[in-house]
Amino acid sequence: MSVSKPSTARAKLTLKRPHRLALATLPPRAFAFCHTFGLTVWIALAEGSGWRLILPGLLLLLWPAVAYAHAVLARDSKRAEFRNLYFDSLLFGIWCGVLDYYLWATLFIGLACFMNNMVVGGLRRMAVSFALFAGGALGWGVLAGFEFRPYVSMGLDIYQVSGAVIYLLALAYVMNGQNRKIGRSITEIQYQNRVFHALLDLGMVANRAPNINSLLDDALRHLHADFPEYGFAVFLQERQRPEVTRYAAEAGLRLSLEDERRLGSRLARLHEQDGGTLKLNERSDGEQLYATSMAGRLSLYEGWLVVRAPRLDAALERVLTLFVDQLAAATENKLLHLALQRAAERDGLTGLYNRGFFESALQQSIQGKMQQPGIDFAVLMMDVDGLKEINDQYGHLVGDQLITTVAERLQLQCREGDILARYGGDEFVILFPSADLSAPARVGDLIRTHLEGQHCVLATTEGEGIEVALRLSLGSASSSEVPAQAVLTLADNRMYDDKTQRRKSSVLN
Ligand SMILES: Nc1nc2c(ncn2[C@@H]2O[C@H](COP(=O)(O)OP(=O)(O)OP(=O)(O)O)[C@@H](O)[C@H]2O)c(=O)[nH]1
Repeated sequence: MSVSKPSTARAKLTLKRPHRLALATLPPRAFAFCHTFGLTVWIALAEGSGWRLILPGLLLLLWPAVAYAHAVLARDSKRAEFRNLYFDSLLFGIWCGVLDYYLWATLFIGLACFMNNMVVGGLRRMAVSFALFAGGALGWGVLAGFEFRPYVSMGLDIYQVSGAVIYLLALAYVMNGQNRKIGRSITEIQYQNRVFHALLDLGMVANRAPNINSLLDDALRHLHADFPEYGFAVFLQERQRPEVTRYAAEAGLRLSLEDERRLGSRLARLHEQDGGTLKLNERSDGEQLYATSMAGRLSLYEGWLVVRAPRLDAALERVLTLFVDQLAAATENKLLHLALQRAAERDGLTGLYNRGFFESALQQSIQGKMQQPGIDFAVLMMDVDGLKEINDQYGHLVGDQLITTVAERLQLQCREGDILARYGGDEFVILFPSADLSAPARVGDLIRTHLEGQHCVLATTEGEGIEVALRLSLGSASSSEVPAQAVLTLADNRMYDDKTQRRKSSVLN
């Protein structure tokens, strides 16, 4: 499909919309000049000056159109309109001179000029307007000779005063329209500010959250705080199995667990739909639920942002799209960050912390002990006995199973705060960051009671199950016994001694 460009001639003819000031002043200006033309005709007829006065008066009728065209064509429409207002003062000043300074006209027209300039530019502009008006009026007198006729007739006075009243009312009407527009603009700006604030909040929350659950919880809490008139929920469902909701959070929706489950399965059925916002259902409180899809924005999940609102207008739809973009980007970044963090900190086979993570945690404990000598730390080292034999006899895959089985069972004996790591091949270590030797002694006892000699079944590559008894050598040390830097070496030596002892006793048995 080809798209034709508008010709240059047509483009030139396209007029831009003038500044709102020019639009607002057009009707009162047209009225004022028409009224003054009427006044001119009245005086011409009353005085018998005929076309001598009326013909130049016709020019007055042209000015509002010329002023409007000036504002439309000018590069800076607002400045052009400001100049028009000055020109109004000059023109009216001259015309009051032409009309021999008829009192009511000079007074009302002058006041209208000063007022208009005062409204748009304050005292300074009013002073300039006054100077132009007076200059025009006096200049005409100097050029054409001063003739004063402050009163014409009662009829003309009534005409002039009525015109002034209509003009003032028209002006008030225009100002009311402008005020309403300003009010609407302020409301819109406040709404945009809230959107901007909410987007900033989402970015900040995303940086701070330690995991996806708290990211979604905090993000929705902030959204609800910024937009208390709406309720929010978010659902992340597995792409391949959308019926599985992996993460869900809500703020201001007051969903029961059952509601959440029902909403989750409703969304799972919608996941084929392309982006955009869908109406879900009406709530008992007369409000409605809408769901905006995160379609294509997450690599592993289908995501939905659900909002409770009285109705969906264009502004809300735009805002929801922005929130969905920001939330999806934050979630995707956090998932990526957590995956990278996990890869850097964890051992690939067992999922425990790796040696690098353990060593940096140990360094922190060593420094902590140096700064606060009263706080100790302890280490328990463990080595699986007989792994080489299993490897040699059944292969490395079976050896791997032994390692993962030991890792799982060790994990069960640890408390929150204990750092269990795979230190090397068949070696494990637990760091107790704020404990003395009693902690490794306690865990050592648990291992001797619950692991030592326990049987586990490992599957060979041929599909057979072999039964293996778990055996571990242990060695522990604490910073209450030796300088902090020597704790790990002491624990290692003790583990080696334990291994030697166990070998000896197994030979004797
Ligand atoms: N299956 C498997 N074996 C490993 C892994 N890492 C190290 N090993 C093996 O573990 C064994 C460790 O050697 P040793 O410390 O002598 O093993 P052991 O037979 O338990 O001997 P003791 O510790 O002295 O009782 C070696 O055979 C390594 O090849 C691993 O990730 N998987």
